[in-house]
Amino acid sequence: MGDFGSDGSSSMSIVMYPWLAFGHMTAFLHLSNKLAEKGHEIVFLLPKKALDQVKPLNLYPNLITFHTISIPHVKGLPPGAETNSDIPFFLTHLLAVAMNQTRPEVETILRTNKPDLVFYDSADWIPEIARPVGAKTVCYNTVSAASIALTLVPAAEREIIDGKEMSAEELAKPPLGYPSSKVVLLAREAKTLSFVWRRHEGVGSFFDGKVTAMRNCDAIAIRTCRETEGKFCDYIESQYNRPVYLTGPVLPVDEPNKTSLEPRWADWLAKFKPGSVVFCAFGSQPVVEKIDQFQELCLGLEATGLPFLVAIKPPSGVSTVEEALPEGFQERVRGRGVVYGGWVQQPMILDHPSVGCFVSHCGFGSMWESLMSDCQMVLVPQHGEQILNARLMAEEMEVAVEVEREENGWFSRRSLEDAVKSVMGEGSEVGEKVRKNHDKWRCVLSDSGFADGYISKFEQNLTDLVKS
Ligand SMILES: O=c1ccn([C@@H]2O[C@H](COP(=O)(O)OP(=O)(O)O[C@H]3OC[C@@H](O)[C@H](O)[C@H]3O)[C@@H](O)[C@H]2O)c(=O)[nH]1
Ligand SMILES: [O-]c1cc(O)cc2[o+]c(-c3ccc(O)cc3)c(O[C@@H]3O[C@H](CO)[C@@H](O)[C@H](O)[C@H]3O)cc12
Repeated sequence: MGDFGSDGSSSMSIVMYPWLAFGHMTAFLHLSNKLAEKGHEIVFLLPKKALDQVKPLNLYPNLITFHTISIPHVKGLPPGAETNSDIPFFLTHLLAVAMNQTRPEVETILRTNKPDLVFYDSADWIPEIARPVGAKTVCYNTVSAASIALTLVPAAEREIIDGKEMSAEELAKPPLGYPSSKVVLLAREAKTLSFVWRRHEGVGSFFDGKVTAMRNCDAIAIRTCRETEGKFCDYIESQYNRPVYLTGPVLPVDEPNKTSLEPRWADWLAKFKPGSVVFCAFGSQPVVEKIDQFQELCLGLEATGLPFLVAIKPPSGVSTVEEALPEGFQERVRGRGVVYGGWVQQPMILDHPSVGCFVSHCGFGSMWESLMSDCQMVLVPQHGEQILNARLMAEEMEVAVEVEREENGWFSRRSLEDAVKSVMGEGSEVGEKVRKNHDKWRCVLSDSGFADGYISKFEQNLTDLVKS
């Protein structure tokens, strides 16, 4: 590589400051590992509380240094809240206020480190403090290009009248030129998008923040690939008139000395036949907020008759998953079903030979992990972005089955049972179709040169950007 680093060296010095959500921090760290593998140095900013969980993912401790940031208390947030896991979804804007208040600390770090590049996604003020120290900025998006294209481009701007909430139909309307008729939302689903344009004191709207973040950076990066989302990436590029770099899926590779699956899950899973267990996980945030939906989920899995392991946060109003379980549930499923409220090693569980089906909320990280696994996939998306990821998987790629919902947007135990049986049942036509399509995509995505090709091209893009 050329001679371009601020200190004349050929390795780049990079600071990363992701949104205070585990889905984002882990995605930024996986990318840091790829860049460290190529010899670049990374200072990774994160809240103190996240350190223990994120640290084990660091494969290059000599090149990736964690720097903890103090997240101030903001009125309205629970005491000690530092990440999205500590708060319900509707308080997210207050976490954004807290993140904004870390600006002086981050500014000092940039002045001291003088990096070549700063990566961020949410903190839209990064370009203002990075430019004076000579750093180039990359707005790295860890969500699907489709979800950005549908709501977070200049053409998706909405006129908000007197703070009035928009109707579901208005919310569902794709922006002019949006490139898909399949990856869209029904009116009732679009209600979950109302947070995008809602204004909050001190931070404006989510839309304003994201559009500012993408308008002011030197380059936009997205954790996706052309094969799955090319048309959405082109649309984003045309909307922002900024280069869009793709990193590919950036999944952690199997390291020879990686930690193994916790014995309690390894031992439990080993009791079942290959491919027979249903694993269900809903990401790092509490997503199933209503206790009744939480119970339908448990009852639906019970009704499949298959062994199952659920990793999920408790719904609103209770502090443990045990309190939310349906009456008599634990006794009925003892020996074949577990609902666990803590953190599990999801990629390793998906890799376990006994696991044959993944019931997922379709967060973008989980979507990539499930595509790379050989599990059958059932999708139970909860929010706008996850619903769009689910459409991409079920309608465009046809690799998964999305659970059917009633008019009020709820799913029933029956629809979950049906969806799982449709992919797990022997001789099921739908099951065969999605398995075949999934196999094809897994072959493409896991080809040895595929991910590496994306990362090499991405590194070249960054090199050119720093030199420019
Ligand atoms: O118990 C757990 C839960 C989650 N995880 C990991 O945490 C990550 C969760 O990320 P997901 O993107 O799937 O889901 P989250 O809901 O946490 O993320 C959220 O922010 C990032 C966006 O890309 C997601 O679409 C959004 O839902 C996955 O890599 C998953 O393997 C665990 O390893 N164990
Ligand atoms: O729900 C969403 C619907 C949609 O069309 C787009 C997004 O985009 C993002 C996003 C996040 C980060 C980026 O760099 C770009 C876009 C969404 O992010 C999620 O937002 C939640 C609310 O703020 C937050 O809690 C969660 O951690 C984010 O992953 C959501 C949508």
